[in-house]
Amino acid sequence: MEGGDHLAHERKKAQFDVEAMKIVWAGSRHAFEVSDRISKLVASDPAFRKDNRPMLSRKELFKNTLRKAAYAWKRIIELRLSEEEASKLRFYVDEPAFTDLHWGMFLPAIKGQGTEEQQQKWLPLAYKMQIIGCYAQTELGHGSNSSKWWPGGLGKISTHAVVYARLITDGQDHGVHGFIVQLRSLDDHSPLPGITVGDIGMKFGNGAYNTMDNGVLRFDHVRIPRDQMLMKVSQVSREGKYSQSNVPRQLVYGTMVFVRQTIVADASCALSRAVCIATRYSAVRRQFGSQNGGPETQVIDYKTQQSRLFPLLASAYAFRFVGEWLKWLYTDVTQRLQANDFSTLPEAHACTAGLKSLTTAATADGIEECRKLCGGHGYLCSSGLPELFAVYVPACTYEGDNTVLLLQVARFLVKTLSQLGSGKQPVGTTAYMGQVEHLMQCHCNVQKAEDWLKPAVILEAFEARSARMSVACAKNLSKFTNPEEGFAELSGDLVEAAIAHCQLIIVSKFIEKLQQDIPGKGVKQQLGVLCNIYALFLLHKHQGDFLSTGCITPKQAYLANEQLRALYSQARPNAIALVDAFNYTDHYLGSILGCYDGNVYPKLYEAAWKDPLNDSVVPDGYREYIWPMLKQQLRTARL
Ligand SMILES: CC/C=C\C/C=C\C/C=C\C/C=C/C(=O)SCCNC(=O)CCNC(=O)[C@H](O)C(C)(C)COP(=O)(O)OP(=O)(O)OC[C@H]1O[C@@H](n2cnc3c(N)ncnc32)[C@H](O)[C@@H]1OP(=O)(O)O
Ligand SMILES: Cc1cc2nc3c(=O)[nH]c(=O)nc-3n(C[C@H](O)[C@H](O)[C@H](O)COP(=O)(O)OP(=O)(O)OC[C@H]3O[C@@H](n4cnc5c(N)ncnc54)[C@H](O)[C@@H]3O)c2cc1C
Repeated sequence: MEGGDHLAHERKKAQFDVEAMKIVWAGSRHAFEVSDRISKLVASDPAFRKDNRPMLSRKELFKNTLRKAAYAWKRIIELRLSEEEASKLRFYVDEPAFTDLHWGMFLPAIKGQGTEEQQQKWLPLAYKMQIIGCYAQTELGHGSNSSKWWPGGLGKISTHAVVYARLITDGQDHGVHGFIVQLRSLDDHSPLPGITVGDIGMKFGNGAYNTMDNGVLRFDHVRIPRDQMLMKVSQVSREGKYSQSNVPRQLVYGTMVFVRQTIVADASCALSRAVCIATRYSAVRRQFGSQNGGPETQVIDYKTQQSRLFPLLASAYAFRFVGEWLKWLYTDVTQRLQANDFSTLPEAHACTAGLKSLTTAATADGIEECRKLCGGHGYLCSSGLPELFAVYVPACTYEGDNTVLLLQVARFLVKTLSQLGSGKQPVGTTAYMGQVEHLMQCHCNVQKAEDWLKPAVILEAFEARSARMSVACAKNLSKFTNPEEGFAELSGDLVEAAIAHCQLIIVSKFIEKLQQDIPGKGVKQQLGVLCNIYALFLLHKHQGDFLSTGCITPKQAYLANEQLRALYSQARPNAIALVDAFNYTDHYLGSILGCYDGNVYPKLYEAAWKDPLNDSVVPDGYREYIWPMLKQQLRTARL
């Protein structure tokens, strides 16, 4: 079959209103319209071509990124795009660049930690891109105080940085503070006196994150004007006297709470993109299994393919909704901070850290699984999956290594439990800990597979598992005379307890989403199927936890798996429509395997001939290396 829509028969099977689902996925009709318009604008502009990235050398690649960033900025100005539209445009350009750190961390750091006066001075310059900034926290060796190492945008482009460094006044160390530092001349871009700055070198994958100039920075007797210390949290007077505002010191790390929240939303984008590719290709690809001379089986009909693919599809939706909720939580905590209410900051920190960890780990693994789900073709760059993986996988490390972040969540959980004794009632995502006595001894009353479809049953099982794992950690910790020693010794168990807590958050936010009014024929029902797949898949994967804590019986674990298989069958006819609801253009997907019309094989065949190796029939190097070898073999054969 040439041309046409090769997935049309799949699209006809959908049992829900895809257009309505697009609105749910985008978050609102307005968000959908902006995304739709801007993604098409980018896709139709040849200046944003990206299929040649894996073939370019680092220098060509980097220059190309600078060209795109400058062109994007020109279009933003010409079209008078709003901040929301401009950020969507950068998103759909789909190429990591210094601008990510400028808009995503430099500006938020000044907004969050600068005084009103500092904001008035620096923000207009940054908004007009008259200065370009990055965020310099990480060092080459921990606490080495020697070289900053890794900041994106630092290596070659940033003119300024927010640098995190120890503040010492009168010989007293006040800990880490943020400073705005000019790095390069605004006239000729040369580093200012005392500053050594450069790129740290090639990173994983061709193309991929190598469009970013992650950098190294050293200072030698560099003077930072006093008013360039970010002074919302603490101040140094003209006389050198240090003082602190009446706000928690942790606000110095506020930018990380903001960025981690955006990383959770981004996880749903990256995972949904990989899932869209793997789902469409799984419907196109046929292998064996034909009966009575009929067409061969679409690989998406194999139960093994479904049990690997559909939990990822469900996870993409789950991360979308938890990301939406996290955005709300962040807005809420920001408003409270402005009113000097700091009570929800520890929870916001724990939620953003934990969910960043969980969603990025699952997304990185999920992209790789999608590559395998596409068989051999998934390994071709033209599948879009190798580059997506290479770009995405550092999310497990940046903004805090995922294990380190889970340990922070564990500390928060242990603290929450320890405060129960003093009568402090936990709220928000830890409210369930208030029922710890019930959760320690409750029994799951699932008797048949369908009982696992009841939200209350699922929630109680996840709450009981999380509470029991945290309580077990707390009990074991209390056996140590030195709490820090205990924390280090039990860190493996603590990480698992933190994972259980974060999975509970994601499951409960999906269930809460379903309690909202969701318009559109069949939309809520499909989301219900996905929610149950997500929860029961986790339950199946972590059944060791649920069984060992006595939350469920082996029979109930068996029934959960039975229900899961039934849910896969329900999801199957809707699979293509569920990925169409992401509304991704072929440009954004960047994948022959995932193209909307499913016309995969002719496109793969055509693309192969565009590879530079196929520019000539006989390759460069043949005369030099192959021909003499062949001749040598001939002579040996004659002998
Ligand atoms: C729109 C966005 C677009 C683009 C950007 C997105 C992606 C671009 C790609 C990459 C950018 C990458 C940037 C970076 O990686 S920046 C560097 C980030 N580094 C880290 O995340 C390091 C991880 N470590 C930590 O976070 C540590 O907590 C920290 C180094 C901040 C402090 O360590 P320390 O040992 O001094 O203290 P802790 O014991 O950890 O904490 C003490 C206390 O403070 C609480 N805490 C910690 N962090 C926060 C926070 N962010 N907010 C609020 N509270 C925080 C912690 O819970 C402890 O509380 P308590 O137990 O009550 O004392
Ligand atoms: C692509 C990319 C972009 C980045 N961009 C920026 C940026 O713009 N600005 C910036 O400042 N930084 C940036 N970073 C740096 C990033 O924030 C750090 O790499 C990250 O915080 C992890 O720190 P680390 O590299 O020192 O890892 P380490 O801390 O050295 O981790 C190594 C191993 O040790 C384990 N470990 C470390 N501490 C503990 C502990 N306490 N308990 C148990 N295990 C532990 C970790 O789990 C990990 O397995 C970027 C990094 C990458 C990869």
